[in-house]
Amino acid sequence: MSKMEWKQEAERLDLIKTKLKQRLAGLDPQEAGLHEQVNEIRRRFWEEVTVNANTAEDFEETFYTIRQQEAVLVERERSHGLLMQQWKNMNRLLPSPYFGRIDFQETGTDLREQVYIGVSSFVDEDGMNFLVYDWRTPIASLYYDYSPGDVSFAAPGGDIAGAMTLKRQYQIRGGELQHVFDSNVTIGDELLQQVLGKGADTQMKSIVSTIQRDQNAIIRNDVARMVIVQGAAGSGKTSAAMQRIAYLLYKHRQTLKADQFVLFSPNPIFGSYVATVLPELGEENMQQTTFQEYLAYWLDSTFTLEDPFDQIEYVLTRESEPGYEARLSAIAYKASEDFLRALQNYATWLGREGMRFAAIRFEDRELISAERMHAQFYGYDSSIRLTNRVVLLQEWLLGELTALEDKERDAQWVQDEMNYLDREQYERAHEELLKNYRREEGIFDFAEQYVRALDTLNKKVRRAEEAFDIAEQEEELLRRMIVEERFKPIRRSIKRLKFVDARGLYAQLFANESSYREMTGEPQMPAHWPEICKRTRAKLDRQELDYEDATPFLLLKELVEGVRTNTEVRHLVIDEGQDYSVFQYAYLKKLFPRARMTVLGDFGQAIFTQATNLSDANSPLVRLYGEDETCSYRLVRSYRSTREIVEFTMALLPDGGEIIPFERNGRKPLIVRTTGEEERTRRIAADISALQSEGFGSIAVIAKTAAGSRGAYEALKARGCESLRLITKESVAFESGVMVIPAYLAKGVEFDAVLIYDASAQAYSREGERKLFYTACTRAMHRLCLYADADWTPFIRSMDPNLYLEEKFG
Ligand SMILES: Nc1ncnc2c1ncn2[C@@H]1O[C@H](COP(=O)(O)OP(=O)(O)OP(=O)(O)O)[C@@H](O)[C@H]1O
Repeated sequence: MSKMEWKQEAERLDLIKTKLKQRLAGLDPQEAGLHEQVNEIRRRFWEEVTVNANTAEDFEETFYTIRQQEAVLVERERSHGLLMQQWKNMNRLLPSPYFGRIDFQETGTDLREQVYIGVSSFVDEDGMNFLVYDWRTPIASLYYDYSPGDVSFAAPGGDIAGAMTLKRQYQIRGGELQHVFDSNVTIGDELLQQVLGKGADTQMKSIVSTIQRDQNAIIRNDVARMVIVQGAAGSGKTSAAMQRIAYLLYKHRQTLKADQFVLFSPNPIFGSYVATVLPELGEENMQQTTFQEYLAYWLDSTFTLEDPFDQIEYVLTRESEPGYEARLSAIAYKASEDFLRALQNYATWLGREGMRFAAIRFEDRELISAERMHAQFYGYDSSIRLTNRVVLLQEWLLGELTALEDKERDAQWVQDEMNYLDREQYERAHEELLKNYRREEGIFDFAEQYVRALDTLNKKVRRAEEAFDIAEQEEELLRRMIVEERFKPIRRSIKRLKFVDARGLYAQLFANESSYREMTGEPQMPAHWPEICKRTRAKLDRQELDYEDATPFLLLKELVEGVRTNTEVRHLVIDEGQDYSVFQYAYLKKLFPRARMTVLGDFGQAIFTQATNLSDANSPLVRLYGEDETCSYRLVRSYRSTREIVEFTMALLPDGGEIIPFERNGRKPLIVRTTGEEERTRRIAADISALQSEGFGSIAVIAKTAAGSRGAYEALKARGCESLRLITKESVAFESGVMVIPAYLAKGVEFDAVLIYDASAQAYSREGERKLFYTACTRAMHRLCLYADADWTPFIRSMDPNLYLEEKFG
């Protein structure tokens, strides 16, 4: 670039900074003023209204006054929010107002526009000129998709074609222009080299300035109901997903809010790792959860639930235990499409017979027997859907309960309780009666409160009309309250459909082979079926659920009860999607009927037995919403690790995976043979210090299991590794430094250097452990070291020795 051009760019940057500062200075007092107004209204909210609930009319008037006040407050808060947003955006722009520029001339016009692209838009005072375009604007997609030449982009009014005459990238730090690159490739590798050469962070970074073309397609896909991304380790799947959320939030900012996105993370530390990407881009964070959290939420405390990490620990460590093969067979079967079909057929069968109900009991009395419910249920027209018949039964039960309550009021125990009420309790009962007239919750629930209170008021009037005199009315009310109070849990449990014996329904499936065939129509049983049945039933009897049973159990509940849907959530993003079973997908689809899905995964890293192959043409994931509503992508370039590490890890997969390393060179992986654990830990401790003095800030010693990690942690501590941290499934924060971590918890995150604590054949030899080993090794960005006392794992033994450096020791 010529000196002249550099000068022009530097001058433009100064101009933009000056404008930004001026605008910020103008916003400050406005912001402060609005903030004060909002606070003032909040403070005086209740001073401005008089709550009067004497009559329905008074109540109504109070209601509208409050509503009015509330509207003023909401409006001020909205203006304040908008100003704050502008203020934050400009502050974010100030140190680096843009990172790219394209010069674009639309076909048929003479106008050549300079389009500067940054993390948010900045518009001139008059609102006419974009000084900086948000990276998510339609025109900015040219920057990611094209090299200079003929180009086109999709604008809201249709495609716009033209010529891109210049493409430029900037590095601006602290408001100073540091580098300018003109590029004729999509996004110049020079900049990417610089970005990727840096050390690992405890937080994932936004990749907004270097998004690659194939990633951009994923980010901007706004048509598919299901977006599936199969991508090699380190190919930027998670990064693309985070940018995609930011893009969709921007594009649909009038209608979509961040909390309508739910990200399913593989483990809690991953959640902390990605938590800053969206705020860095000026967006609110989406909801984050793990599938386990979801299961636990829906199962509430009825069951003791095994978590996926305990399940994987079992698979990895209990090979010699009796029942191991049967458990493996169960894990695979209970995640299969066959079992999904079996459950669906079972639900159809239940439409004809076999429903199980739990009797409604009050203390030691049976109020409504399971048999009566059964008869009532199958008395409904069989063309009514199963779930609707459950609702009918629920209504019937509530009606029965009301009748029983009325009868119960004359029971001796009610009289006894009345006799024990003292004056104070009478008053409290009275208070209780009036409670609903008062506003007790936040102003935003007001409408609901109002309707509820009015309802109670009307009921009271009706009851009052019926009453003979005050004393009788009071006694009647008290009796009613006493019974209502005691029947409340029964009513609540009917409302929650607890009368459906879900546990019994699931257990019934595992009675024996012939009944299973009859109920499900399945011709083929998995191996070890009798043993599987025995274990499942025994667990259910103890109110326990294996991880592989949790989703089928909930799905069955859903097929029968059909109530647990969340229609608020519009987007589900599922990372490490290969580790979810077809069951889990079917369940999520049912649970979030209005959501679109983005699933990211790598079959090469499928460490769970129930894995789903995302990329297969015949993948059940494609069938979930159908081919027409599904878009599949493949990412093959790996950005995380050096070329040497990628070449080594590729050789671990039988088909080599589909991976193209990004051109960044480093040292070959080092394999170190030691003579015993003592020597091994001594060597690892020394290597950790050496890596630290080389400046690597995040170093992970990866062991296979939780017990292995604890052992390594203690051994290394004893060798003087002071600031070592042990990561367990309970850990929630991802911090830098040196840590010991089980391989399956390192999913999705990355480290400057990875040391594989034990890469011997003893640790990793079964085929099922290959992907776990691959996942562990692919966490390394710059350095990978592997240690073994005995024979190397066969995955290394079968490898070309040119791919690593062998260092013999001792
Ligand atoms: N376009 C890009 N520009 C700069 N860095 C990128 C880009 N894409 C990915 N990266 C970097 O590559 C690394 C790996 O990215 P990411 O974690 O998103 O990959 P992944 O496919 O989800 O990996 P895995 O499946 O192995 O967990 C991260 O450090 C990320 O910042």
